[in-house]
Amino acid sequence: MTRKYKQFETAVIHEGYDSKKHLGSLATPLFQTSTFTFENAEQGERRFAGMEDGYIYSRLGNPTVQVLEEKIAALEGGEAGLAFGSGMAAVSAVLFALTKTDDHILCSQGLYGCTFGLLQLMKNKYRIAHDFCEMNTEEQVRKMIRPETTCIYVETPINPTMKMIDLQMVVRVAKEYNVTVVVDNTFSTPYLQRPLEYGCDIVLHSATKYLCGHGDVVAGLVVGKKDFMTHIAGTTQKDIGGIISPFDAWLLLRGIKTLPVRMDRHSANAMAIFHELKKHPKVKKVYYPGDDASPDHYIMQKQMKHGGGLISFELHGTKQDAQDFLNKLKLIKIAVSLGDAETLIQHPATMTHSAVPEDSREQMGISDQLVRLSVGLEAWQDVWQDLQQAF
Ligand code: MET
Repeated sequence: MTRKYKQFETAVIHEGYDSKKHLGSLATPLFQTSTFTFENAEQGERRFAGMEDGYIYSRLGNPTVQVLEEKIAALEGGEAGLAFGSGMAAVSAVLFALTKTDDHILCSQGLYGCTFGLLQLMKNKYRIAHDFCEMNTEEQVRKMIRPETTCIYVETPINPTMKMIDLQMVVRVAKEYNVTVVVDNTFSTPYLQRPLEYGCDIVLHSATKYLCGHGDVVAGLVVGKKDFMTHIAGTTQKDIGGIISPFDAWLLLRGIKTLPVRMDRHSANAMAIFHELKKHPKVKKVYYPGDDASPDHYIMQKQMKHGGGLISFELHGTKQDAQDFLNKLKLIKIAVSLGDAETLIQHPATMTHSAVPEDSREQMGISDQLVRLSVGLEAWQDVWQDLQQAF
């Protein structure tokens, strides 16, 4: 779907919705309904047979949800979008649609803990294999692609290590082997990074995070080619059924309108805090895509608008020292999730990535002293003051 509104700031507000079709309602109407009535039995038959357009049942389509799906497709620059009840419902719908028994998935070295868990489930229950790859060079990727590899699945920046993957490089290799590239774009959102523009095939989100922005929705979104999205809609989405509720879609539409303004502020706040953290003697190492001394910085520069609102950092000492540090915070809330107005902090080794066995966590670079900070929209000086007193 080509964007009707070229400027992103205008697109987040206007794409996917025409008030003239809805009695002039400025806000998208909320169709909070489970089902849609047919005028007669024959109309029901025609709709089920796909011979007549129109709604049937909200698991198969809902007008509020459809506005959201069209908006995210336009924002990511893809042909079609689909909404789900959680980020993991989106990830699982995509991965199950792309693979069958004896296939292989090549993953970035580092993934969200529940995505890691899903891959274990796929391996143990359905014999769908996977490997992790640093993906620093074409050679590394090429070496790990097998004849059974159907897809490459990456996060960039990676949760929670903030390592960047060069999407153009991955796409070059994937095209040689006819492998589908799937990108989890949750940390960046389409405002900062649009993977489809680099030739990736599918982009997905935990919309719970920056897209929502207000910590009151759990949802997932997927964008890709129309044929593939129709395939997912008619298979893993319809029959596994992890759909979004119309009300949550409505809240997301509300949140997305302010995405660019929020992301700019998150990023400016994070940059200010990053500079302070870098200087602090209690901090061993800071991971932030906006760090111009990081080896990944050139990827961030070519791929992202700016560094975003997430920073991970390692403290000196032990796991208990990291936990004690979290316990001393007053303004900053200890919580998983990210992208909210409130600054949140969490301990990946015992929280978001606790399902990942210790050796795999080590390979991913998640130590017991690592904490992940989602910098909110407060005055950054207040956030820094809280961190400082906890140090
Ligand atoms: C249940 S833990 C996770 C939530 C979210 N995916 C995060 O990384 O914070």
